[in-house]
Amino acid sequence: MTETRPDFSQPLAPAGLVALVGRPNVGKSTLLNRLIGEKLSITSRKAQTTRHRIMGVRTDEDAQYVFVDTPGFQTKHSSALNRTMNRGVTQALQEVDVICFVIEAGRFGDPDRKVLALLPEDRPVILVLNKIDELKDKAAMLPFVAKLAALRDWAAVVPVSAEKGTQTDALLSEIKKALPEQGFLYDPDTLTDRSERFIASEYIREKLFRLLGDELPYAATVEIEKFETEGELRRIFAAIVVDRESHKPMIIGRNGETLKRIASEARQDMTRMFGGTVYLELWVKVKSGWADDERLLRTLGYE
Ligand SMILES: Nc1nc2c(ncn2[C@@H]2O[C@H](COP(=O)(O)OP(=O)(O)OP(=O)(O)O)[C@@H](O)[C@H]2O)c(=O)[nH]1
Repeated sequence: MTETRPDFSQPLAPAGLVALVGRPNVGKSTLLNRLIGEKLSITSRKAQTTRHRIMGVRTDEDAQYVFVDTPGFQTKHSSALNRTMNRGVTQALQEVDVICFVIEAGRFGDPDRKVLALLPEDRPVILVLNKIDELKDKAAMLPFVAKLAALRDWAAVVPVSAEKGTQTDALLSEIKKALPEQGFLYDPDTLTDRSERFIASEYIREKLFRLLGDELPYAATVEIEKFETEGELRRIFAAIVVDRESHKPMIIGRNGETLKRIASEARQDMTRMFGGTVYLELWVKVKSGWADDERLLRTLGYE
């Protein structure tokens, strides 16, 4: 009879959960992608594109980082979808070992202050000043950092550029110092606990944010209706779900061009991530009021 035993051969090493928190649009998703080196979390120019907690795992020889990308902190609108997102922030913070509080270098306003107020006192928090590549006056950073230093007892303060990859190694080393010494939490080959199905829907949703106007992406979501794997081939059947009949032609575009572009770009991302060949069939369907129906949210995987 064979028995499965836990593997104790892995020596103790810094390992644990790391949350990236901050107001929308500070660059949390870009930073996560940079830190794990894979395109897992979606990024876009518009605020509030992360509706889910996404976990990415980085395993180095001497440490394991399990990243949690929390939804943007939303105060403006109060539909059921946004309530779900705010709950996500609070929940994520209660489960982590280290928190990276991300702000834009040189900018600290009310939305940042509100997120800071959510951070638990008893956890190491690293202050990450992102987008330093955009800073014109570097000397002005000194008084800015001095002011922030007084706000709480930070585990470290690290300026970075998530986009350019500047100083992200320094950030990793500060996170490592703050992580508890324990065995690895995940198999070193693990990149994410999210299914390929979920990743596929996130890639499509990202294209909506990149290729459509300002309002439309917020009124749309993505449902994967079928996901078949056959050797190296994946057949994915997905629907873009919109609120109103009038949104449909906007997503399809003239001669179907917009929809074709969304599908083609999403398929390229999937091929890069999954390997093999990806066949993607994408269409648009109408489900009115989807964002305000909590029950429907659950069936779409938001809770
Ligand atoms: N110049 C510059 N831009 C950046 C940097 N990091 C992120 N950005 C840009 O900032 C915008 C927002 O980035 P995201 O990573 O989507 O931000 P987020 O905080 O995850 O946003 P939400 O999902 O809304 O919470 C995008 O246009 C990024 O390209 C950086 O280091 N420098």
